[in-house]
Amino acid sequence: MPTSMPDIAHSADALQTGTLDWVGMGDIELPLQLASKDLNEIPVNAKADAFVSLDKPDAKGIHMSRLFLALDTLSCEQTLTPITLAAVLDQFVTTHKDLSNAAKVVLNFELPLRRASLLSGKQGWKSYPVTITATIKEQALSIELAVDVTYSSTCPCSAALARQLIQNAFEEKFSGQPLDHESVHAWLGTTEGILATPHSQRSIANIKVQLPTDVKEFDIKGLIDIAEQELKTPVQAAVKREDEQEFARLNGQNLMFCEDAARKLKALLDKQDYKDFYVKINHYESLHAHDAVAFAVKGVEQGYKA
Ligand SMILES: Nc1nc2c(ncn2[C@@H]2O[C@H](COP(=O)(O)OP(=O)(O)OP(=O)(O)O)[C@@H](O)[C@H]2O)c(=O)[nH]1
Repeated sequence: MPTSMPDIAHSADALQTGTLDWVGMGDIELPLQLASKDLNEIPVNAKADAFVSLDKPDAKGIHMSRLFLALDTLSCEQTLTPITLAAVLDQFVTTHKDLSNAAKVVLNFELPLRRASLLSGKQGWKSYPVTITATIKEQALSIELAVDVTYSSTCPCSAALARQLIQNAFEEKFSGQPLDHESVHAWLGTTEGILATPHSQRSIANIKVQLPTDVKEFDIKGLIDIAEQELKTPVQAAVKREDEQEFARLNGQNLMFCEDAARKLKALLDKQDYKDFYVKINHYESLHAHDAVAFAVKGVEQGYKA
């Protein structure tokens, strides 16, 4: 390297002195090899944000390249685990001695999972948006895992109103006549019989959890699986007609308002060993042009706020 290259970060004066909460880079392209429980090691195309605090008021700036190169080592030489992620943060801080005592990295990627169909035994890919945020502050490490789970929600109010219309139509069609099994059965199979259907909507649960302090392994699939099992109507990958019929049955047997979905996930996450959790439920209504939304948190002091 030429000896005479100016090094502004060392030599120039800050235009204005003062400390900063976070300084770094956003949206760094970062292919990673992810290790997570019950999955083979999997390549993911992450976008990373990397930061350190700037605690020295008169320092011109931080050393962006040191953050970038630490992430590059994670990408090329290591597998992403809570341990390697903590080591990256450690490196951010140790390469910014006298400047920073806190570091943060945010990794955004899509996790493709093989998903089984409901009945037909087929399989397909389904991708889940994942964000891992790791922070070290005063030597304390925290790791947040965030996933979005997409599912179908059928409105219980709409279902009750539709049932009433079906009852009324039945009254109109068959009142005063002796009931004939065959004609009732045939009538039930027509759109005149089931003349109303409740509205359903594609819905998304945004789930964030704070992993236990001593976590050694990610379990992203585990979190997605328990949330989907609790909601019961996750969006499907491979679908044959028998799967579609089963999906219709599951929707009919798991009618839910956004409050129901939020309460279910709150009760579920309360039973896990996460330090904290945050849930935002979004029902993208087909009845309205606006959404039905509910929030829940664990209720930890200094933790997530709804
Ligand atoms: N701090 C800072 N650096 C920036 C910014 N925008 C671009 N850079 C550039 O990021 C590059 C890398 O910075 P450094 O890590 O200090 O690079 P370096 O001096 O070669 O590396 P070291 O010898 O490790 O300090 C420099 O060329 C900066 O000009 C910014 O807004 N802030």
